[in-house]
Amino acid sequence: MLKGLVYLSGLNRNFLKHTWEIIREYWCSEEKWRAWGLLAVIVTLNLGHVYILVLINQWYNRFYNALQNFDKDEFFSALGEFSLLAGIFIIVAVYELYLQQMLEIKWRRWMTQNYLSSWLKNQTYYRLQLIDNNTDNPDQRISEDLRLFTNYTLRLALGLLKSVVTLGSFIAILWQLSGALTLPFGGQQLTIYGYMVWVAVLYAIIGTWLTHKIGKPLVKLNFNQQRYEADFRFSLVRLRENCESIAFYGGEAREGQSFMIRFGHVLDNFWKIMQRQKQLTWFTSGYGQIAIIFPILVAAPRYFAKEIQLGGLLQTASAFGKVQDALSFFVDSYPLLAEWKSVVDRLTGFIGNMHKVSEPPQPSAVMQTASVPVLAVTGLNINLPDGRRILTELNLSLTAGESLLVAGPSGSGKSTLLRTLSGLWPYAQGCITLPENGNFLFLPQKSYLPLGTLRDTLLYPGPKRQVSDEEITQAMSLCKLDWLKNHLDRIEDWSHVLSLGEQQRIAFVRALIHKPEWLFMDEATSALDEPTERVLYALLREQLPGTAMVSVGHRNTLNSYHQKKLTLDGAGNWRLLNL
Ligand SMILES: Nc1ncnc2c1ncn2[C@@H]1O[C@H](COP(=O)(O)OP(=O)(O)OP(=O)(O)O)[C@@H](O)[C@H]1O
Repeated sequence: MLKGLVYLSGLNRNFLKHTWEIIREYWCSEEKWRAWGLLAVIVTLNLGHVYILVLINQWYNRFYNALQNFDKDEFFSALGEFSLLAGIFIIVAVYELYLQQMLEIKWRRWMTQNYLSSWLKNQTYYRLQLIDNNTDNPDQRISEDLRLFTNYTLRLALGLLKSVVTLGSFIAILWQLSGALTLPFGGQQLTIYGYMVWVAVLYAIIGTWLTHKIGKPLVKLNFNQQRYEADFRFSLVRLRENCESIAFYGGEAREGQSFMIRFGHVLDNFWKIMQRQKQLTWFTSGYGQIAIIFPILVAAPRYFAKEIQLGGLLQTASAFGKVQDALSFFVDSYPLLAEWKSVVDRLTGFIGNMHKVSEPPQPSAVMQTASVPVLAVTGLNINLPDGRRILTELNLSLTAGESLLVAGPSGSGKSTLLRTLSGLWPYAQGCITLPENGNFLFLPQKSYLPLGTLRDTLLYPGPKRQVSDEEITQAMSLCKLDWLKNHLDRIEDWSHVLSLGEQQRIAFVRALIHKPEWLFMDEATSALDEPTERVLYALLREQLPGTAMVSVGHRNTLNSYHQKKLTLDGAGNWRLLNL
């Protein structure tokens, strides 16, 4: 225990507070009774486990004394007792692990659902990468760290419980068995009661202290290792996602270099972990080996003094081993504790960042709704994250069926204006009024095409109403995608199969199916030829006459499909004209 306390003093209060906050969520949730019930069963099995160990320890005395006394009947009777104890022990051990894993997976499932919903809520996944670059790899936090957290927490907590109970039980046994040791000290006789207990405690404290000293750097190293591994994996995924562009550029050498730099970080850090782990293993394995013989050596004087029999010696050695095992809990689980701390630190950082970005920076644009079908912007200022102003005091309004073209040089803030209107961009002040219960659709320049069937892709993110295949294929024909009409059930990575222009036409199919009242398009026809662009805009006007449209685009040909034009200059100035 002392070892544990020495170690825990190194973990500051803030850390324990954060850990408790993460743990509390589940254990105070709607699933709490089931969780506590399962935990109670596991704890009972844990205690039963220790109790059987105590019985086996007593059995040692009986069995080895029978051997020493050549008592055959007692020998066979002890064997029978052992079979019974071993049988119960096996059942307890199996269910202890099985139920612990059951609790672990239930806890992980709950946490994963919870974290996923926080990550997806209020576009946190988007804002995290926008506002906070320190949140590396949220995917790893959710998939890997939650698994490790639940696993390590249960292993450490239940291990601690078992160690404490084992310690209490076997200290009592060891105290009874070890008797008093009398040593000559300064011409007098010094009597130490329960000396084996003191030796075991001392042995374990020295072990813990040294392990703590040697193993401390592993916390940081393990933390970095996870990060470097994830960075490396992420760079490989990026190549897969952008394989065509990279192949066109012939960027293999550059990509190879970048992979090797990232993998170099993995390697360097792993070497450091290996070195440190080696030092730790030198110590812990030596410590473990000495522990086998050490208690027999310590108890030997009493055996040779004929104060105890062979059974007593082996029972003592076994009890010493158990006390030492329990005290060595932190020695053995030091790497686990170190990794657990890294996991908690990463999760705490992730939760903190999610919390930070869920609140938009102050002051920010006020989004409000109106019962009339009008989109109104008053006094809207838009900034970049570094504070640079890209749009000053914008005022405009748009009613149902109207259309607005947003133009301006590249980088002048056209897309950022659309992001602000959709509530994605937090660095804005002013007032944006949107129609209440308005049916909005935003079409980005590069449409997102999820993995799955073509039908799923066309209906993404999911139909708000029942859509028949006939309606889908009709919209496809209108958007000149006839050749795909027979492939609605085909599963593909469509973003790699379809050309950019086809992907943009897919977005128009979505618009025709969703029939939005408010349609925002960010260079949604940039990859199309002008005649096709004309056909698609004419189609929108014909099929969706009541829909208000805001388009971002560079081409002058777009003028004729819109009634108003907003031109931005990137320095904050703007001009609104009727076309
Ligand atoms: N996540 C971001 N973090 C920092 N700056 C950003 C971010 N997104 C955009 N910007 C900056 O905001 C400015 C406006 O970008 P925006 O994409 O709105 O321009 P745009 O007018 O749509 O350009 P283009 O015509 O080239 O698409 C640019 O200077 C860009 O670098």
